[in-house]
Amino acid sequence: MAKSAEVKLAVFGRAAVGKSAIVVRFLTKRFIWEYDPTLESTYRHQATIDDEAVSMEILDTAGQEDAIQRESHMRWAEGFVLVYDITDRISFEEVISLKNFLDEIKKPKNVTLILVGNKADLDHSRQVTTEEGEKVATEMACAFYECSACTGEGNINEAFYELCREVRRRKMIQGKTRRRSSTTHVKQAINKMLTKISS
Ligand SMILES: Nc1nc2c(ncn2[C@@H]2O[C@H](COP(=O)(O)OP(=O)(O)OP(=O)(O)O)[C@@H](O)[C@H]2O)c(=O)[nH]1
Repeated sequence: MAKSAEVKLAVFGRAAVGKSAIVVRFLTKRFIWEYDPTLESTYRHQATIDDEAVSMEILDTAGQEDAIQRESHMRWAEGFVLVYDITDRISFEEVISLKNFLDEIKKPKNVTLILVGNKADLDHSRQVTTEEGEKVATEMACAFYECSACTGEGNINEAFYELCREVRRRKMIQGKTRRRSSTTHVKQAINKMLTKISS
């Protein structure tokens, strides 16, 4: 197995959309009705994804955080889970604002995210259609999942794993580009020196 890679993820969304419930479901495979969010907000988790050990740090943000906290959390993370509640249209509108804010804080090319519509078990109270979720995810160029932290429907595990894969892919590409550009700089410096010596 390849050596362990670290991926920093943050979960964002309006208050009460089920951010903590999703993280807890992912980590424990269980639903905890009234999870006390004051207990912890950052979790460490090890998983094997595509035969590779991946160590995740997951930040469960508070829906009520102020702009300064939100900005520092956005700067810290490499991958984002944007969550809305399918029974709460305002929470859906909020993920669009969150994505715009993310693009301001980080360059869009550094924004790797997934969109998650939670509380799919409450279909009778649905305010956001699956098609609307899919459309916004296409506009954000990200994967879309509808799930229920409560019943476990939808693939929360796969959602987190896919986000990790995307973050790793992006880091690998950026690492290669950085290496290539530093090689180019060295070559340019050597050429300059040689030109100076020969003139
Ligand atoms: N029916 C249903 N209820 C859910 C689901 N996920 C979370 N809840 C409930 O929604 C409420 C809010 O869940 P939290 O996980 O605390 O939401 P949060 O987004 O972390 O909230 P903040 O920490 O306040 O931002 C709780 O009462 C949960 O039990 C779900 O998939 N289905």
